[in-house]
Amino acid sequence: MTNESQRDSDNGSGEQPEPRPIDWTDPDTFAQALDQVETKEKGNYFEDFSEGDLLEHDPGLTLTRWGNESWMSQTLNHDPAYWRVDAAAERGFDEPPIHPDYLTAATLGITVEDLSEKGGYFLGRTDVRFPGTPVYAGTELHVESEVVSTATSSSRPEFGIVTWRTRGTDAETGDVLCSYERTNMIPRREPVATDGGSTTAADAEENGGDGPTLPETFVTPAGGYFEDFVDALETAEGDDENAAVAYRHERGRTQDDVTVASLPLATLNTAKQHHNIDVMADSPSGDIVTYGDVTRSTALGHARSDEQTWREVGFDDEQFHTFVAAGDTVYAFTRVLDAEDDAATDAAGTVRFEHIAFNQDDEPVYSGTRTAEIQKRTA
Ligand SMILES: C/C(=C\C(=O)SCCNC(=O)CCNC(=O)[C@H](O)C(C)(C)COP(=O)(O)OP(=O)(O)OC[C@H]1O[C@@H](n2cnc3c(N)ncnc32)[C@H](O)[C@@H]1OP(=O)(O)O)C(=O)O
Repeated sequence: MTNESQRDSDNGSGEQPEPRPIDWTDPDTFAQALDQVETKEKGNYFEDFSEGDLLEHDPGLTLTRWGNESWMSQTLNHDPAYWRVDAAAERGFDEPPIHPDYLTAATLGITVEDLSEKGGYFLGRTDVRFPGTPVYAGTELHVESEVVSTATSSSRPEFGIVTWRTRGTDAETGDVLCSYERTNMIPRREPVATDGGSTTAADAEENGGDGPTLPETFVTPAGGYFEDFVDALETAEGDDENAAVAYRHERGRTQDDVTVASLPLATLNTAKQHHNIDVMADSPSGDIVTYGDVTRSTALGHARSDEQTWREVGFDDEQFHTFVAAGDTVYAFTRVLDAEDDAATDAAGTVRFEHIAFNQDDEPVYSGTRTAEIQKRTA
């Protein structure tokens, strides 16, 4: 007769039982496995960048009408030359071209995996130029970046600051289509000792003490043509230099899943800041944030809706001051800096603007200068 314990251990056959298979999906077992395995990491830490390094960014991206239209519609950019064949022809284009904003965002998006996927924040960009425009749908972008400088952040020991020069070229012809210099805060593998970035009394004095006073008068251009900007600047200058040409735009765009996560992913921007809420909960922003280029394009879209843009020439001194997250609304403010009748076409003049994007609490989130050719009323 077989007893109970014998039956349990060998099933009465005398052989050892098969070991119980591991249930990898048991929560405790799986948590233990996650703890013990190595993570195949993506992206680079601050220590991985050295001045002069050249990085060629895979996989490249073919600029499509869909990508352009998604970007431009969601950021409220409705310049008819980028939407309608007849309006494009009037501007001298063969067909509605790829907009410089989408070209810039796509050129940057492709670089993220190599440059900033580790979780750095986009701080600023300058010298954004488009030597090869117009660019048409179907063009394949090839993008490469060179490390211009690396620096310690005195205020944030867990980050360093890296600046790259990036060039997006036509993969077929090698023509440079978009180039710029960009600076990000990039996580360090190992934090370093810093001075904490404390502000001294001398710094405060240098920053203006009580702060500068605003002009007494703000002049708003009567319309959106080149002559309207010239007239407004003349009116402000006639006012004993105590006036500025500055105004706000009415439209706002509340950030949602499309602007925060979908638009950056459509440019192959893999920054976790835009699509991984889990990781971002433990970061300076505490949440996923809008891609800087979405914030900027949205503010520029608001500004362009109040002007007759002919052509974008370039952007400088762009800075991202604070985070924009889902639920925040992006508004825009414009200051007109100068206007010159020196555009590449008689149909337009050149205007230099400062644009400030701000949120529902009136906090600046982006600022930058923009040079654009603006259509003449008399053309
Ligand atoms: C693309 C892409 C990612 C994105 O699009 S992320 C979304 C866009 N960017 C943001 O939302 C960042 C907005 N900025 C902030 O919220 C704050 O600047 C931030 C990152 C929290 C840091 O704030 P802090 O108050 O701690 O410090 P500062 O703003 O003074 O800056 C930290 C250090 O960086 C230096 N710095 C700032 N701007 C520039 C610049 N344009 N060029 C060079 N250096 C800059 C600043 O001087 C500070 O240096 P310290 O030595 O004093 O630490 C993607 O993945 O690429």
